Amino acid sequence: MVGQADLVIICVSVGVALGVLIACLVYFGIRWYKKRAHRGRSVDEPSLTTLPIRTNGFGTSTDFSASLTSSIAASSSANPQKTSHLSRWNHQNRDGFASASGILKYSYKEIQRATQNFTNTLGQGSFGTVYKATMPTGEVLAAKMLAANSKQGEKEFQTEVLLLGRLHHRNLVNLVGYCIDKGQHILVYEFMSNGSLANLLYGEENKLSWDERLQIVIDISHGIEYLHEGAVPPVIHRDLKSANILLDHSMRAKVSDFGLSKEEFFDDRNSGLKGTYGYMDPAYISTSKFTMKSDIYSFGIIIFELITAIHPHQNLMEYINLAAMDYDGVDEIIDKQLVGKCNLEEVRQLAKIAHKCLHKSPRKRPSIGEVSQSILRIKQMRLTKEDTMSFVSGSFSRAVSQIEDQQVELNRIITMKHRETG
Ligand SMILES: Nc1ncnc2c1ncn2[C@@H]1O[C@H](COP(=O)(O)OP(=O)(O)OP(=O)(O)O)[C@@H](O)[C@H]1O
Repeated sequence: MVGQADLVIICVSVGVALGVLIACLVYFGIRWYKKRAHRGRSVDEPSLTTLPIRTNGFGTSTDFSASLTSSIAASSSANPQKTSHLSRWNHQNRDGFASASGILKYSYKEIQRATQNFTNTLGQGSFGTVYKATMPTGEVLAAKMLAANSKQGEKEFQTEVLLLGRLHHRNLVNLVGYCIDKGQHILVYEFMSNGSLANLLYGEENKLSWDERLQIVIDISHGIEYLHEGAVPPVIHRDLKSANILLDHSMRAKVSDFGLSKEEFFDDRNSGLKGTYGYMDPAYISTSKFTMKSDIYSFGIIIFELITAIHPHQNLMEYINLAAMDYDGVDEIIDKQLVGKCNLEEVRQLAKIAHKCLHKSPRKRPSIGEVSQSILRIKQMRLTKEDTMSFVSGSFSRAVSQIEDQQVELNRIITMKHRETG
C-alpha cells in the first residue's frame, strides 16, 4: 500500500521532472528557432561590411565565390527589388554563384556560339582577347576572355565583376554579363562599334572633327566624374588612356577597363607601379601613392592627344611643354587635320584646362567636377556666340530688307511726283 505521504512525493517528483522537461524543450526550441532565423537572415541580408568592392591593391580576397557572394549580398541589400531574384539564384545555382547586380550569367556554350567559336576577334589587350558576340536575340556584345596565362587574371576578373556590376553610367562601357564555366572567365560588355579613341586618332583614317573631339572630352569627363564623385565608394580608374576610351555608333565616348588591376612594366624592372607609361602621374611614380588627381593627370594627357594626335610614347610631353611657353603656343602643335577647321580660341581654352590637369603638384590640379565645368563653359561660350551671330545676322538681314522696302517706296513716290508734274 502506498501511503498518502508517498503519493505526494511521487506527484511532486513527476511534476518537477515534467517541469524540467518542458523547460529544456522550450530552451532548445528557442535556440533552434533563433539559429534558423539567423541563417535565413544571413542568406537574404548579409552584412555590407564584408563587401570587397575594389580588390585592386586594397582588398585581400582571393576566393572568387566568397567575394562574389558578398557582392551580391551587398547589392541585394542595397536594392530590395533584386533580393528575390538573387536569393533565387542563391538557391538554384549549384556553384553557389549568382548574377551580380542583375548582370547576366552566360554559359561557355552560349558565348562560344555567339562568337562563332571565338573567331570574331575585335582586339587584344593585356587582359585577353576581345570577341564580337552576336546573341540569338540579335543583340551585339563584346566578350573579353581572360587569357589562360594571365598573371593577375583571376583577381582582375573578380574585381571587374564585383565592381562593374554596381556601376552604371552612359559614359562608362557597361558590363552586361559574365561567364565562369569550363575553367574560362569571360566578361561581356556592351559593344562599341567605333572602337577605341587610340585607333581613331592613330589609325589609318584620322577624321575626327573638332566638334567630335570636344564632345569626346565632355563625355570622358562625365564618365570620370561618375567614378570619382558619383560612385559610392568612389572609384579611381588607375589606367586612363586613349586605348581605354571606346566610342559607340554615334561617336559618343565611354570609359572602359575601370576596375582592372593591371601591372605594366614602367621601365626595365618591375616597378610595382600600375598604369601605362606616358599616362602615369609623375607624383605617383615618386611617391607610389595613387589618388584621384593621378586620374586627372592621365585625363590631361588624353586631352592633349585629342588636340595634337601625338601619342604619349612619341614625346607628347615635350611638345606640351613647348606649347606651354606662350598663350597661343598650342597653335604650333595642333593636329594638322584640324588646321583651318576649328576655332583656335576653343583649342587654346581646352589646352589651358589640360595644362592645369598636368600640374606637377597633384593638389593644384582641378577636381574632375571643376574640369567638367570648365569644358562645358567652352561649349556654352560657343552657343552664346552662335546666338549673338544669328541675332546679328538676323537683324542685319532685317535692316537690308527694310532699306529695300524704303527704296521701293521712294521710287514709287518719285514716279508718282513725275507723273503729277508731267
Ligand atoms: N566593348 C567593346 N566593344 C568593341 N570593341 C572593344 C570593346 N572592348 C574592347 N574592344 C576592342 O578590343 C581591343 C582590346 O581591348 P582591351 O580593353 O582588352 O585592351 P586595351 O585597353 O586596348 O589594352 P590594355 O588591356 O593593355 O589596357 C580594344 O582596343 C578595342 O578595339
